[in-house]
Amino acid sequence: MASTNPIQLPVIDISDPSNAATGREMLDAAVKYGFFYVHGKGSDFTAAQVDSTFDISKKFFALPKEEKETCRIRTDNRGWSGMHSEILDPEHQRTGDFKEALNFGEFQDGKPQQPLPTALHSDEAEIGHFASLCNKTCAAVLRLLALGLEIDSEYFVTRHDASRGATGSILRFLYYPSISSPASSTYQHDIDVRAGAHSDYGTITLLFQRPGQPGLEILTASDTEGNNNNWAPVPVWPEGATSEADEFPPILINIGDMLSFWTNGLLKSTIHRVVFPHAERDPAATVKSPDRYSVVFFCHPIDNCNLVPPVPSTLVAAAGADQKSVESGKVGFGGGAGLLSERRSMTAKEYLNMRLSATYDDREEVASTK
Ligand SMILES: O=C(O)CCC(=O)C(=O)O
Ligand SMILES: [Fe+2]
Repeated sequence: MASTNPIQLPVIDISDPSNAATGREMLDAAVKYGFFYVHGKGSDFTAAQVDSTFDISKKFFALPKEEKETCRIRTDNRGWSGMHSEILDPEHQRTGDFKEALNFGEFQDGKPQQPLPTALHSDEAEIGHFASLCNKTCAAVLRLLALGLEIDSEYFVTRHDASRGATGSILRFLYYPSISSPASSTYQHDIDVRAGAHSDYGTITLLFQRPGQPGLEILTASDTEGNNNNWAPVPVWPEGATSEADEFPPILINIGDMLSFWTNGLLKSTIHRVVFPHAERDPAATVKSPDRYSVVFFCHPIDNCNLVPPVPSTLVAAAGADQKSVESGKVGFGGGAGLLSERRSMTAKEYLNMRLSATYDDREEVASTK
């Protein structure tokens, strides 16, 4: 499971979402890597907002298990999942992921539409505001990608507009205990991972990370078959992004399966995972290994958005005409991956349900709210 050198991904300034050159730069990164960063400055977030959201997340995961149990994850994909309850790569993993997660569905008028522990009640408006800023940043990214694809700049944004219908978008807090935590005591490097290899299900994903808490790796283009031997670490702070202008690590953005599917595979939904970095695995290491916290926003179109026919771009049509990408048309990787060729129509909601049902083993049944 050799890790290669850290990957150098572009860091893009999205302060002008109508800049065609930025759109082309973003599209190139989405086609080549499926991943890129955006500068914190020029996004909709301040460092204080990001810090405060991580503080709330930390507070939640430190709660006693009984309190977290009050919001255990349900079939609507909202709530808390404990250690090992999600298996992102069921074909290869022995144990579930070494992580805990808390998923928030859409907020309505600043209110969550799901149970939350009392300890978080005073933070609800702030979490809801953070989710709304995530939506705003996603809109800027989706406009730029549309510009890169030379289509109407609002094409994606209208299809993600939550005022037109429910979406499967999720804000997620993640907690990966450090290697020295009792929660990680059964961890074995050659068979276990903090989060199994997977691609994301939605259109785009925003990832907020903390300085000094690395662990994300992506499968590089030379090995897209799922073999665990070409994993490139993705630095929290990429080279050249540590200027004063960047008060918090840039937001890492990746393309999800729905957007890859919708663009005939032109935009790459790249497989990634989370590991304990090599430096933290050495039992003789003197540096104390940190817990890892991340905050993720999975952006989804409205539920009834049909992902067929593909996005009306000549670049996408050209990708569709490329027999190679059509024949190898697997949608995603890991649990619930499906074949493109089997589908004549697929809504965003159908696609999401197909993936989720394969990755959890203990979600509680709940009547759908949508
Ligand atoms: O925590 C991370 O760095 C990545 C998490 C992730 O890939 C996911 O939840 O889909
Ligand atoms: Fe992911």
